[in-house]
Amino acid sequence: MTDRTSPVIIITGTPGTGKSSHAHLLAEESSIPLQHINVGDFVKEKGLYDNFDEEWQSYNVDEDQLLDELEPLVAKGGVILDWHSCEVFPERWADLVVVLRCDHSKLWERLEKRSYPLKKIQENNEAEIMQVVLEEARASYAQEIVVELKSESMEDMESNVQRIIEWIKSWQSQRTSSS
Ligand SMILES: Nc1ncnc2c1ncn2[C@@H]1O[C@H](COP(=O)(O)OP(=O)(O)OP(=O)(O)O)[C@@H](O)[C@H]1O
Repeated sequence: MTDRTSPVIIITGTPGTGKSSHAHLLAEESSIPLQHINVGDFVKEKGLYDNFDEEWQSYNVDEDQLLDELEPLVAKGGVILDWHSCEVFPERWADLVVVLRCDHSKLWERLEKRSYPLKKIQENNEAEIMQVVLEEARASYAQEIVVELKSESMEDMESNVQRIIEWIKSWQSQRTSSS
């Protein structure tokens, strides 16, 4: 157990499953302050990448630098880490790992709207079908902190966010009663 008084919540999932939308709503509706870190944007802003892969239209992230930059922010707690991958984050960082899931045809439509190259849409779609991110989360963190949530509608998103808010309250009251 860490001495954080506010949790670190990882929201992960295949691109397009709704991580940023969930993280944004959660930060807005939470009664405790939560800093939403969109890790993709953070990487770009701080230049934490080796190069940009034109073929895949994505950045090759310098993970060591990324972890160094995130460490002090995470240490304070009260953070939502929003990224399509989670295994890079040390196990001790995470209090809750939310893996968003979406029906692959809905996901395809969402990615098409972004004008992604076809092979990137295909790759992400296949990853969602093969539940790559979920397996990654399960292999990287204790089973009891990994939660798989459906993100196919606005109703799903609202109920997921309420569920996470309830989880935060319970996490905090456990901390208070055990300190
Ligand atoms: N639960 C949902 N119901 C309906 N639409 C959704 C839902 N979640 C996300 N969307 C829509 O899907 C698109 C992608 O959402 P969002 O940017 O939050 O995904 P993401 O997982 O953060 O993507 P990326 O990894 O590329 O940053 C947006 O247009 C968003 O409005």
